Amino acid sequence: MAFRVVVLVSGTGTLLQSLIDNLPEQVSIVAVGSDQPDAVALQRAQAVGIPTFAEPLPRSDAQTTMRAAWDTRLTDAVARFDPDLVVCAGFMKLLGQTFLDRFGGRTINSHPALLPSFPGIHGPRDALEYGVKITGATVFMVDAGVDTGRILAQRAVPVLTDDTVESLHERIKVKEREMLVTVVTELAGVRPGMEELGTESSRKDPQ
Ligand SMILES: Nc1nc2c(c(=O)[nH]1)N[C@@H](CN(C=O)c1ccc(C(=O)N[C@@H](CCC(=O)O)C(=O)O)cc1)CN2
Ligand SMILES: NCC(=O)N[C@@H]1O[C@H](COP(=O)([O-])[O-])[C@@H](O)[C@H]1O
Repeated sequence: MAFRVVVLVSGTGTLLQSLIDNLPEQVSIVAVGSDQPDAVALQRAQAVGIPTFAEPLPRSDAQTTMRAAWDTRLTDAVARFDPDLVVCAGFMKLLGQTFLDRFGGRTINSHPALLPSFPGIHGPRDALEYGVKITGATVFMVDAGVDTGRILAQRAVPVLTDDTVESLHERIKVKEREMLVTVVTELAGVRPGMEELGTESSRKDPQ
């Protein structure tokens, strides 16, 4: 039976595309959800026939008790697809207690910095502004804190002297695309064969 994955996204979805292109056949992306109904990432899923859903969080609700209602709606939307694992791949909303009560311990996130340094929504910018010479990417198990969960994997990325936030973030994302596929494959309990391990020439690198 396939290992069922729901992916949560907010933006362009190049991490999602890497999962679509590179996960082994034993792993099935059963749905892609977003807080942004117009996210390009949802179109990537629809293009290959993966069901999608959107649960927008109105800005006026974000800091109110209505936030808990959104968290419940998101939890219910994900639960409909009965996932073994939830993957946050560029999902830019904090998950609340209802979601974590249901999916805690099986929700992972990819973050564009070497945690515990530079948590939050501006990892590459904050690393560049601080002046670190090495940054990177982290996949971790999501908990109730902001980017505080148990670290599952990390990749280092050097900061170049002429880097901009965009150039640095793009090099980090190359590492994230590979790392996320590796971690999901491992969590699914799939032992990579030669084909699934991929090579520089066989692995697709979506942009
Ligand atoms: N409970 C958790 N939820 C999520 C985590 C986490 O560690 N714990 N990680 C993320 C993604 N993430 C960074 O990796 C992250 C996402 C969003 C925010 C944040 O402050 N969001 C604000 C809205 C910001 C905005 O839209 O401009 C919010 O949710 O109100 C911080 C970190 C996935 N979720
Ligand atoms: N705090 C969460 C965060 O910063 N997430 C980051 O958003 C990007 C999504 O790229 P994509 O839309 O091209 O997949 C990725 O770098 C991901 O780590």
